[in-house]
Amino acid sequence: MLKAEQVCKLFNAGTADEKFALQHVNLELHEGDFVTIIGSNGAGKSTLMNVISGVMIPDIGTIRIQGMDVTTMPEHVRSKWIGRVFQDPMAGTAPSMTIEENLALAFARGGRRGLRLGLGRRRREWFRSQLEDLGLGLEDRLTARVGLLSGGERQALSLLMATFMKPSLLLLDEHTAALDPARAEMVTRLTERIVRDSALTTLMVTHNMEQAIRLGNRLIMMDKGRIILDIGPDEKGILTVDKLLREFERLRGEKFVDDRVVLGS
Ligand SMILES: Nc1ncnc2c1ncn2[C@@H]1O[C@H](COP(=O)(O)OP(=O)(O)OP(=O)(O)O)[C@@H](O)[C@H]1O
Repeated sequence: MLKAEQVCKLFNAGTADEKFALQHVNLELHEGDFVTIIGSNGAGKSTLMNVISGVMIPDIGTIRIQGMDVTTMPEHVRSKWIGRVFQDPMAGTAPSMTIEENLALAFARGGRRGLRLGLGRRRREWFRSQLEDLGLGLEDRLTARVGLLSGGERQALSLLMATFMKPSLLLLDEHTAALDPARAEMVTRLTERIVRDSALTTLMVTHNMEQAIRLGNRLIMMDKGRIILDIGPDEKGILTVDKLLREFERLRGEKFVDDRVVLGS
């Protein structure tokens, strides 16, 4: 499904600030994989998401999605196959537009008809039923401006917009990190349900170790631009936060340092 081979990304080459954000990263995701990614600050997690989504082009290496080489393909072209939800609830939606206009835009991005055609009666009914599934009452607020929604509601809407056209690949970039614990849990539960129901191939960055262990069928740990640990379903089933921290420290020979890490409850 997704195949990244020998991907390297170097920032500020030849200066005192030179930084290898990705160093020969190889990663293969199969159809329906749900992979969580953890790693200390500056490990390269966001850069990996950026080269996969097309925000950045790697210096070396290739990225393939469903066998197609997308390494240098612009982000807006790739967005047909990739859904992404960011940490910032403001990032995934247009605040001055209504809920239904935002949904129509997401619908159009999936390669279907444009915005003008996107708001007929049947389409509106379909949007309403999709919103109903979120369980937040947003189906009664189709014409409300998105800027008026709470952070949790916006993030739930972003998740819906990123997934309702069934992307080949879903990228979740710490999408619950900016929410309070109750809303983060609500968005996490929605994520689990949507990914499971649509069998979406998913890559999720999180600083919450308990969440990284609980969700998905595979867990990847990054450090200094490399994947240093790749844990499959069997091993993941018996993993604990404690074991994960010990494994990280064994591999790295030093303590896990992450300013924002959440160990879980
Ligand atoms: N646009 C950029 N210009 C220069 N350096 C960058 C840029 N983007 C990332 N870096 C550097 O590359 C390294 C990897 O950054 P990245 O944001 O991918 O890490 P991360 O694992 O997502 O970290 P965090 O968990 O702290 O968000 C860091 O040292 C970062 O400072």
